[in-house]
Amino acid sequence: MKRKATVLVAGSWGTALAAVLADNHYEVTIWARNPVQVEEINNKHTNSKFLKGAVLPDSIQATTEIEEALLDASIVLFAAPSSAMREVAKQAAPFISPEALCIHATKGFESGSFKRMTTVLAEELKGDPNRLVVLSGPSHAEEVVRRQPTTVVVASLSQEAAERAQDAFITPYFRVYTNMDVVGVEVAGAIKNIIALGAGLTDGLGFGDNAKAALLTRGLAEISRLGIAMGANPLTFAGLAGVGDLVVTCTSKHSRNWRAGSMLAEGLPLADVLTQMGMVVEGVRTTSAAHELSIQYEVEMPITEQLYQVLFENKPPRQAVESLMGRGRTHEMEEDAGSWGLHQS
Ligand SMILES: NC(=O)C1=CN([C@@H]2O[C@H](COP(=O)(O)OP(=O)(O)OC[C@H]3O[C@@H](n4cnc5c(N)ncnc54)[C@H](O)[C@@H]3O)[C@@H](O)[C@H]2O)C=CC1
Ligand SMILES: O=C(CO)COP(=O)(O)O
Repeated sequence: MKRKATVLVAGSWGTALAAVLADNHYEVTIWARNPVQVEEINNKHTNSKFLKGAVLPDSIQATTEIEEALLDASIVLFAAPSSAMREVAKQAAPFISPEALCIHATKGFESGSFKRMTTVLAEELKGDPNRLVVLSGPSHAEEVVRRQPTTVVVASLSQEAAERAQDAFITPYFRVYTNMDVVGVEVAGAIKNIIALGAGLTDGLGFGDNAKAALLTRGLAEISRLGIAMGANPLTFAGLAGVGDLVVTCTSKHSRNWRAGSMLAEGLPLADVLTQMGMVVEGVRTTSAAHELSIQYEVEMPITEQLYQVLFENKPPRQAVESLMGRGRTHEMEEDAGSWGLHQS
C-alpha cells in the first residue's frame, strides 16, 4: 500500500500527529469540516486556532471531503474528541480500506454507553478488529509540534498492528513503545483527565505541592482500581499511559483540563469555563462516565465522586477537598489490595 496517512479532524492533537507522520515521510491528508481551517492549512501551513505559532510541514494537505481524504490511506488516525468519535467513524467507514491500520489518539469514553474508543471503532468500522490501535501517553500537542522529545505508547490486541503503528510514528523526537493492554491504556488516558481537573482545582484554591502529590498518588490508585476491574494489566498504570500521562497533565501549563480546574476554583461556572476554553476538556464528560463506571464495577473512586459533585451538583471546591481529607481512616493499601489480587483467601 502507499505510504499515505489520513488524519480525521484538525484539532490540536490531530494536527500535531499529522506533522509527526509527515516528518516520517508519509503523504498526509487532514480531514476537517471547517473550510477556513482547510484553506489555512493548505496555504499558510498553520492551524492557528488550535496550535498557535506552530508551522506545519509544507507537504501536509487538508480537505473538507472525507472520501477524498481517505483515498489510498494505509494509516487512518482518528483524533476527534470522544463526543464525536462515533459520528466521525460512521462518516469515514465506507471509505476506509480493509487493509488500513486504524489508530485512535482520543482520551475519553462515549457518553451514555460509557464505551471505550476502540469498542466504538470496532462497532463502526468493517474489517478485522485486530487492526485497531490506541496511541496514548504524556504528549501535549504544543510540544510535539515543536519536535520536543516525547514518548508515547501504542496498544493493540495484535502485536503486529502495534508494531506497524510504532513504525509509522517513531521519529528521533517521538519515541513509541508498544503494549498489548488496550483496556489499561484507554482507561488510564481517560481517567487522568479527571485527576488533572482536580489538580487545577487544588492549585487554584492556593493549596501546595503536598496536596498535588496526594492527588496524583491517590488518583493513580483510583485509576488503577477501575482499570483492573475492567480487565487491565496493573503494570500499565506504572507506565507512560498511566503515571506518565498523569504527571504531565496535572503539572503542565498546556493542559486544558488543569486550566479548566483552576478556573472552577476561581468560582467561574462550568458553562463559562468551557466557553472560555474553546477547546475540548475531556475530563468533564469523563467524570460523568467514570462516576457511572465506578457504580457498575463496584469500585471506590473518591476523587472522581468529589469532582462529580463539584461539576454537576454545585459543590464548592473547598468543601470537596474537605470531604476527601475527612474520609474514614484507612490503611494505604487496604482499598486496593483486592483489585491487585493481593487479598489472602
Ligand atoms: N491536545 C493534546 O495535546 C492532546 C489531546 N488528546 C486527545 O485528543 C482528542 C482531541 O483533542 P484535541 O485535538 O486536543 O481537541 P481540540 O479541541 O484541539 O480540537 C477538536 C477538533 O475536533 C473537531 N470536531 C469536533 N467535533 C467534530 C465532528 N463532529 N466532526 C468533525 N470534527 C469535529 C473540532 O472542529 C476541532 O477541530 C481528545 O480526546 C484529547 O483528550 C490526547 C493527547 C494530547
Ligand atoms: O492528554 C494530554 C497530554 O498527554 C492533553 O491533556 P489536556 O487535554 O488536559 O490538554
